[in-house]
Amino acid sequence: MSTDADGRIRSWTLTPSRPHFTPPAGAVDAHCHVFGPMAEFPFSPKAKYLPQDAGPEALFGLRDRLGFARNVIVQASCHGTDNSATLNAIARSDGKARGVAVVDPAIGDAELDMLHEGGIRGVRFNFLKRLVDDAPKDKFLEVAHRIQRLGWHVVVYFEADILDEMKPFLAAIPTPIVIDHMGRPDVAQGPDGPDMTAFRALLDSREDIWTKVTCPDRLDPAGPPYADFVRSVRPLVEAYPDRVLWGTDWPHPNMEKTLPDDGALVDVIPGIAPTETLQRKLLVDNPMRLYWPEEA
Ligand SMILES: O=C(O)/C=C(\CC(=O)C(=O)O)C(=O)O
Repeated sequence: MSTDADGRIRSWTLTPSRPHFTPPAGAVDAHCHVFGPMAEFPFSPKAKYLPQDAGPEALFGLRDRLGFARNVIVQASCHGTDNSATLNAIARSDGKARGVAVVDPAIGDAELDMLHEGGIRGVRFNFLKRLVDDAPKDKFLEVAHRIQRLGWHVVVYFEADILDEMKPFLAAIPTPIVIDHMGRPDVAQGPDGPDMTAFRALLDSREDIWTKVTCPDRLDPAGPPYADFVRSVRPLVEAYPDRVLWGTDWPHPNMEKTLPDDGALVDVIPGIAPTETLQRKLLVDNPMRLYWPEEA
């Protein structure tokens, strides 16, 4: 990572290695973000990190370079509840991007309709204390009820140590749920370790809990080829092939120590989804069902 004169960090590259793995036609990068550009879309005063600009052109350039067709852009915490940067990127995508918003719980129905019009198909509830000041479960539940009429889902981000305390909240959500990065298990424990076992029990508790099998760069400090991540995550993809999504996480918000190589991240895909059928479900069929249901 590098830091510019304003203290804005950059933890991504525009020129990752070319992956060896070729994604199937129509593949969706279902977890990525945009930052700014700040001059047009300032960061939130509550942002916990201040990144350099990583706007739509850069994201779409990466998409093409890696062999993907579409993006799902997730509102990052540095933009707070102002979804303008995400909506701007979707609007510039030629229909090739949709998004997940972060909303103020007091948001009105008219604004939710406007977000839907702009390509938003879900809301994200972030429980990471290092990223957000508070995560009011009662208010989040009200939001979850209010987005039901739009056919949206809820994306939840939490770490493995609070999975147990999250269970009643997750059980009360009336829409499909997507868990970011599998709730951040310790992949060094292996596929039958306590974190993965607890996470599978959560998936077994409801048929409409999906997960993103993402972020080897955050979960496996050994780096490429991310052997612990592959060993722990492949059985999950094989067991829940219709409920898994994949994404780059570009521009890798808030990564302070490493600069992930997106080519190496793409090359993890055949390790966790070893057959063409699994790869098609993970990269095309599943994200299309959730984000472009009218085409799926
Ligand atoms: O991008 C991710 O999924 C992970 C993030 C950043 C994030 O979630 C955010 O800023 O909203 C993290 O762990 O710092």
